[in-house]
Amino acid sequence: MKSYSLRSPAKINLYLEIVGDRPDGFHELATVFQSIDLADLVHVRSGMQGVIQVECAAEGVPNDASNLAYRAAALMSERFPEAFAKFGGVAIEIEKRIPVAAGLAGGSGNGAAVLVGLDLAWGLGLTQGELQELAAELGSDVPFCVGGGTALATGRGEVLDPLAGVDQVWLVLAKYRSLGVSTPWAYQTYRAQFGAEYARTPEAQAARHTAAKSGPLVRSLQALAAGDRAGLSALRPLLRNDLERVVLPAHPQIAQLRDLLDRLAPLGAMMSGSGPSVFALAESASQAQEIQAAARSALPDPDLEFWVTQFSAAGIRPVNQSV
Ligand SMILES: C[C@](O)(CO)[C@H](O)COP(=O)(O)OP(=O)(O)OC[C@H]1O[C@@H](n2ccc(N)nc2=O)[C@H](O)[C@@H]1O
Ligand SMILES: Nc1ncnc2c1ncn2[C@@H]1O[C@H](COP(=O)(O)OP(=O)(O)OP(=O)(O)O)[C@@H](O)[C@H]1O
Repeated sequence: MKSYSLRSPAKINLYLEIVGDRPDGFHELATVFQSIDLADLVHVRSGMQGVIQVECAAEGVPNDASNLAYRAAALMSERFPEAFAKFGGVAIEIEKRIPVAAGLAGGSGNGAAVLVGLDLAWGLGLTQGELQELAAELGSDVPFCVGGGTALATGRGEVLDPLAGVDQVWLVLAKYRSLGVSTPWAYQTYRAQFGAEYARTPEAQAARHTAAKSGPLVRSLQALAAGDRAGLSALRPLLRNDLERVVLPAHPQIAQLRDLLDRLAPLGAMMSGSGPSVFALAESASQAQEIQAAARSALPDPDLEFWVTQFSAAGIRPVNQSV
């Protein structure tokens, strides 16, 4: 019976431009993903009498076939039925540290962890590209979660251009515990309100992709990755998240939190993904702690949670194995 424990890190979006519509009903994006050092632990064990089981004690996480970790195991069992039969089923246990439904790709990361865990447990030797193709069948954020680090993504978010890993950047994450934002709602509302701005032709969409790929944010991140700390202070005006245009007016609490963090953080603040998490960038751990303390005293609400963490170059990583 083989068992793997994998770290499944959260992501933030430093940039999220909605470029246009897609024939599949999704949106064409240009986005910059960044892994952070806040991670779930996913235990994947084969040898469970031909069934898939998932267990997670965290509130709001389903323990049935709708869990992304379960869906990942089901996908692997369909694609590799001989391995599934040989090793006899999959048991998954998730230790949740990433806040749920937060815009941090927690579930997506868990799905990616199960793909990587079963590849190892079943000795399949899949390439990163093959794992990312399977990941794309589970969700738009899942392919990035496989490799993590820093990447520019286009398509639905599944076409990845990895960038050099950036580290030594800290952040404060903040989220109202009881607030959730539906990702389909955010995209549908955006289409209804701002669809007239979409790039209509493939050429116009490609031009926006190229502009993002060679734009100032990617250049600043590359400078930072090469050790030029001046790139850090350049980031503030370059952060972008188009989904803020619909989520912030609908949720004044998130708008207030985002504005407060943006005032407190010299490097700026932004909502991640479809929210409701907001992040503020910081030059050092101590600056991040100061921002967190100031935000806590300005908004003393027990429903508001904070984390101080940093950028990470790591994707899904096994931390333990037993045979
Ligand atoms: C907001 C982000 O987290 C930013 O990284 C992602 O774009 C969403 O990624 P995700 O949660 O993995 O999304 P999926 O599970 O693939 O899709 C959820 C829903 O979001 C919408 N969606 C998602 C991605 C995309 N490029 N266009 C979309 O319109 C679709 O309505 C879809 O039904
Ligand atoms: N393994 C999982 N962990 C957390 N949520 C899960 C998981 N599997 C399915 N879900 C469902 O997915 C919903 C979104 O949770 P998740 O934590 O992945 O949100 P998110 O960070 O906004 O994701 P993304 O950024 O990929 O859209 C939850 O409300 C939950 O019902």
